[in-house]
Amino acid sequence: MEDPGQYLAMMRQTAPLVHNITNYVAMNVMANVLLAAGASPAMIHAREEAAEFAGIAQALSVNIGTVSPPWAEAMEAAATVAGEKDVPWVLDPVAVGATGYRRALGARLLALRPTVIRGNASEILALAGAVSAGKGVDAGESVETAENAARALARHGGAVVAVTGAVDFVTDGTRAVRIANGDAMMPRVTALGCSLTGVVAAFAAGQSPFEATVAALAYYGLAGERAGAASEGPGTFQPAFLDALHAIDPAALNAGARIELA
Ligand SMILES: Nc1ncnc2c1ncn2[C@@H]1O[C@H](COP(=O)(O)OP(=O)(O)OP(=O)(O)O)[C@@H](O)[C@H]1O
Ligand SMILES: Cc1ncsc1CCO
Ligand SMILES: [Mg+2]
Repeated sequence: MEDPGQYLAMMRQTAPLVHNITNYVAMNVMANVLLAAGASPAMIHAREEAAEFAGIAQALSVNIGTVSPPWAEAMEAAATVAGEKDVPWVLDPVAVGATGYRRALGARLLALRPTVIRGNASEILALAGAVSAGKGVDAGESVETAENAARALARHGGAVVAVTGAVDFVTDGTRAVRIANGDAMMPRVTALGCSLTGVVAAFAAGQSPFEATVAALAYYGLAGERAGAASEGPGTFQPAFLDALHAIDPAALNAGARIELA
């Protein structure tokens, strides 16, 4: 992709209102990540209002990390409205293969046709119906193992599918790229994947989902590289990562993005 920076520029210009139904662990981290990136987050999960709010947001992210039945109801209602009103929505199927409850909810959310699905390899494999070795919320497989599952999921559901890990993989079922940005410290800090899903939603607001997803992943990975260079471990990585998300501009993204056709 020639100019991922343009998708960052447009996202910042729009400063989209991103509605997130996420988990207790990610709530604060994700809001700070979205603010640092230049978007406007709102964490709203009550079933009494989630659908209404999805209709006024510019993008929606749905994350099943600490889901329980009232939240699941809110997720399904919000995703339904997003579909009706052409609000792009991104599914983060946290630990979807771990329990029957999650598998069933994952299948129901998949049927509501997310614009983008973003997960680690184990989650994408599980969502695609394959056997998965996920360890709770962490990945148990490499990204390469999940590439065919990602392609099948994209073709079946019409979604852009992003598998993240050491090297990220993104496909719309026809096109596919790998993004080699990132830092080994990123999986050692909780909720960075969840927060990335919100950033993908922000980039997808009013922009072509495949290109927006690729640009968001390169931007996020580049911020991880900068934070890794500026920190000493998981503790100091977190503030350095927020600073890097804020500091990276479109020119820096174009210079640092490592995107290749797959
Ligand atoms: N080993 C690694 N080296 C470089 N970057 C990585 C590595 N593992 C993950 N990343 C990056 O970390 C970010 C989050 O992806 P990851 O796959 O860890 O999400 P996740 O498993 O859903 O995380 P969580 O559920 O804890 O929020 C992505 O930008 C990804 O590229
Ligand atoms: C640790 C954890 N447990 C449920 S959700 C979550 C955040 C990372 O996925
Ligand atoms: Mg995750």
